[in-house]
Amino acid sequence: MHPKALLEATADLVGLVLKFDHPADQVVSRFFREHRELGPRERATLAETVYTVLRKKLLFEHLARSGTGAKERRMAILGFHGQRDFLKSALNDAERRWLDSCDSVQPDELLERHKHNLPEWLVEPLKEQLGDEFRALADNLQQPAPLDLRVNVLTDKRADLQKELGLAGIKASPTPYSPWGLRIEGKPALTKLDAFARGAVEVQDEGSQLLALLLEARRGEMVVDFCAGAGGKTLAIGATMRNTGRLYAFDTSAHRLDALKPRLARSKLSNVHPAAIAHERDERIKRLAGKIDRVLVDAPCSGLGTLRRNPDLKWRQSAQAVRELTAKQTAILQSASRLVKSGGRLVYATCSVLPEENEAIAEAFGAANPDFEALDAAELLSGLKVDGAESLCSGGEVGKRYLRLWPHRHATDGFFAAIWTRK
Ligand SMILES: C[S@@+](CC[C@H](N)C(=O)[O-])C[C@H]1O[C@@H](n2cnc3c(N)ncnc32)[C@H](O)[C@@H]1O
Repeated sequence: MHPKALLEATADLVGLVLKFDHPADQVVSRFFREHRELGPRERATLAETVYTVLRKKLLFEHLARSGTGAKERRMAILGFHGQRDFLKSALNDAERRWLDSCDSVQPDELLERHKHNLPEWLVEPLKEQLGDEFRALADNLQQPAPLDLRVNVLTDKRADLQKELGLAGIKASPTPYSPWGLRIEGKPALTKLDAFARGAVEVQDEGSQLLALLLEARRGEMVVDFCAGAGGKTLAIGATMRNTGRLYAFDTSAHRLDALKPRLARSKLSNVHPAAIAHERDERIKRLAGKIDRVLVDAPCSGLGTLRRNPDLKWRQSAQAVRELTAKQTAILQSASRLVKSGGRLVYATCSVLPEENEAIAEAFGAANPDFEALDAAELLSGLKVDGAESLCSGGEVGKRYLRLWPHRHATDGFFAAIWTRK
């Protein structure tokens, strides 16, 4: 494709994504469906550019003020993913001069907001938790996330998969914390691999794997994944149960559960029972009350721990939306807890980095439910032989009660988990 045409297509897509009507990944997929003429390399350029624009939106808006032409074109030029010479061949003289002047801006000429590229309402709660480390987090959130795979322990061993991927020219190394994870170098086309087609691997962030690990679901148990969605954690849990017992995958979205079905077929699991529920107080929940060994509540949340993958969320979420979510999280956790039998385990998890969606929900639940005893995440993870378990945890009386993963510290998405046992 001619550089000028590629830049125009990129600017069109940037304009669509910056409307924030829909999640960026949906807008990008739809654009690709409607532009079949775009080849894989062009698609990669478009997608990477859009994500860079979303990650550095405040900086680019600041720099774009001095340029001319449509704003989305200026943003696309600033974020363009590709050779500088290629980009410049698509620009007019004025744009080339403007881009050179943008390139010469020094970091000390920028305001803090142009460096952290976060909305103000999010800056305070992060600084409160991290102090000087805030900058490291903000920088990290402007980078793409690594690509992690989870090996299906029902069918395969991690070391074998590492070798198999190596033979296919893919460099993979064991993840530092999850016993099931492989971190991949680069962005190879994984869906074409036999290992993917036969269900030996699934794409899953290492942090997400640790949440499933914390449930410690065992052979023959009755387990509920309360907010199963497309089943990322369901598949990991089903494998730890060695395809025995009964694993219910509940979600209010039948559409998301539908996406679990092809993954289930690949995984060789037959112990998973997906079921759409109307709401968290559904009849089905009442029927199973007090009968379940382990319940995971992977609650709907702001997703602010996943900004490396979903940078549009920082512009689409708001303090008000987070407040509304916390009411939902409280209600779902309370209702799901009724399923847990005496001696059973409850895990509440989010991919948020905000205390109001995490510690605040867990502490309120603990205070209102004295029949649930909190367990230390660090102790559990040490028992599961996770290296550096304490470094992954914080909070509670001794500072290791909750799993608290941070992208800049642990190279995972931001995750939280609280664990209880029912007395
Ligand atoms: C964080 S996502 C789950 C991701 C999934 N566990 C995974 O690992 O891929 C939260 C899910 O909660 C579901 N949800 C929202 N409200 C719910 C409710 N009241 N009861 C059960 N699930 C709910 C959403 O449809 C969404 O799929």
